[in-house]
Amino acid sequence: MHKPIPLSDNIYYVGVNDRRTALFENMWPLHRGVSYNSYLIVDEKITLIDTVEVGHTDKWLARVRALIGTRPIDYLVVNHMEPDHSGAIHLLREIYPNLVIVGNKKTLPMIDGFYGISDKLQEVNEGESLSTGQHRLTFYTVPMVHWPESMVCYEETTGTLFSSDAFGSFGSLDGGIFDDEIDFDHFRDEMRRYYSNIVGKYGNPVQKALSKLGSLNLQTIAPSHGPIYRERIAEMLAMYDQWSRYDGEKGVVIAYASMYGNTEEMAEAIARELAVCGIRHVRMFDVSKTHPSYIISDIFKYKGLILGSPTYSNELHPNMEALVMKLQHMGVTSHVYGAFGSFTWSGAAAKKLAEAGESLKWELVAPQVEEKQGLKAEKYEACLALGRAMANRLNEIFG
Ligand SMILES: Cc1cc2nc3c(=O)[nH]c(=O)nc-3n(C[C@H](O)[C@H](O)[C@H](O)COP(=O)(O)O)c2cc1C
Repeated sequence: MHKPIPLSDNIYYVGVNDRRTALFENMWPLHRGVSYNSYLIVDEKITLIDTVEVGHTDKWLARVRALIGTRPIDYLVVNHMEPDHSGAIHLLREIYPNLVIVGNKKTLPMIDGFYGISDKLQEVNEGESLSTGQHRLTFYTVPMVHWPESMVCYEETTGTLFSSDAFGSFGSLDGGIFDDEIDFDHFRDEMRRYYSNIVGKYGNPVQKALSKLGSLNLQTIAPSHGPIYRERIAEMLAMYDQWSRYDGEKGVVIAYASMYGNTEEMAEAIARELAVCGIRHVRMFDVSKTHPSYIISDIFKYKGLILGSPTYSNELHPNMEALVMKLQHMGVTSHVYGAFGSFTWSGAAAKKLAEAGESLKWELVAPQVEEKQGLKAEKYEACLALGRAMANRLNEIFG
């Protein structure tokens, strides 16, 4: 019943869409769903590359069986052990008892640890190959893109890189599977939100992976989530290079917390002055309204960042504190920065925000601005000066 979706001769897409789960990793909103990609090589040896989230096993296996009928699966390659890809391993082994599971030396103990499977495991080392008949898979470890055991494999006769979480995206595949079948602009933001929040902490490992894989003749990139790329490969590599160097574009994210509007008034003044000074990309977020994953995604996109918070029990507003801690944990670098805040009896927030930027070695463009109670002329002018200083610095950098 399922019409095959070939990547090339005898290599098929057998992934599934999930439009029901609200939160990926029980944390990241999936307003446009997600796909769990899996691939099948129908050769002398039948080989699956990754499974899917366990709740989707039935529809996934239906796609597999439509291609191979009652033939058994010989190999399962496990590129990544996160349960959205490994979740159906134990069921697959029950259905195909002679299945050989292929992974690297860090993967195999995890398979035992998660699923109690310790037999018919085949270890592959860096650069080793596995022949399936007409096709040959070569394995490359990419530690911390996104877990320590993360691995990719490259099928050399077709130039296909099964890239695991690398180059993945949120968003279900709504008919179109390949980049030339979709409106890619619809995916670009979700791809960056996926990268920045899921892999963004690991800029250095991503750089190492890019230099390792850069010499391969890449015809197709087949990730574990989102579209498969065959037209936009150079663009994908360039985007990953830029993001993993935390190298933002000309533009400013203003993220603020505000309970009663005083801090927000300061944000409005800063934003207006940025626009007056020629900054066309200004993205404002109320951190109590917008999930941090969207804010972090835009922080990866733009070079300028301005954070504002009221003082709350001598600390930052809790939602701003959560965002700042996340940025610190991720070690997001290379931003030009400003800070502001509001208080009533004893201010602390603006100074804490300035210190947070310092801890991440962000370049402070102007002293932090902090107002006591309602915004008045002097601090209003200081907000404009902060906006101007940010715009001037970005104009210097980008022209
Ligand atoms: C729960 C709570 C805790 C606060 N804690 C402090 C504080 O520790 N120090 C202070 O000076 N002001 C404190 N304030 C006052 C706010 O910082 C101040 O009113 C500020 O202008 C609020 O900014 P907003 O209008 O953007 O919410 C607190 C206010 C609330 C509601």
